[in-house]
Amino acid sequence: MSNVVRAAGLVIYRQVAGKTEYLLLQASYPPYHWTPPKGHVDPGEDEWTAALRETKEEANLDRTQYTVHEDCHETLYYQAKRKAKSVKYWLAKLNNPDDVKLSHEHQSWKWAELEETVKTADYKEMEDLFRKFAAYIAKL
Ligand SMILES: Nc1ncnc2c1ncn2[C@H]1C[C@H](O)[C@@H](COP(=O)(O)OP(=O)(O)OP(=O)(O)O)O1
Ligand SMILES: [Mg+2]
Repeated sequence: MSNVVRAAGLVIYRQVAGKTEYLLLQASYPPYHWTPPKGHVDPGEDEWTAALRETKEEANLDRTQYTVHEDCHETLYYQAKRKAKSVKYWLAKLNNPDDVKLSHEHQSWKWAELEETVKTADYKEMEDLFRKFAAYIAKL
């Protein structure tokens, strides 16, 4: 489906004091929605490369700072700006609870446990994705 706008990102989580928290970034433009770090796949780029690049650009986290669960991934499909869009997310664990530095595309970030995460992210498919990834983490 070449008419689909493709994007990719990483659902980053950290474990602190027995709690699992997910990283959400808030867009600096309407509707000021919250998502994991992600963005458009560049021409000639694959989703994996885009997911890592966007995580660096948006959250200033590089490949040495997290461990990707390569077998845990999910693709969301939705309409964005009247175009069909796909977003492939992999699950990745932050190795150390480092500080996250924001890109100009975002105005805020937070670490939140599952229930707050799904309330904040606010889209049904996103909620399903987080619950699936949380179940994966629970079995590790
Ligand atoms: N899971 C979702 N389901 C439905 N709509 C969503 C979802 N996530 C975001 N949206 C909405 C919010 C915006 O109005 C629009 C585009 O948001 P989004 O896909 O996050 O792209 P974006 O252009 O803001 O950033 P990016 O460049 O990181 O892909 O779609
Ligand atoms: Mg983005």
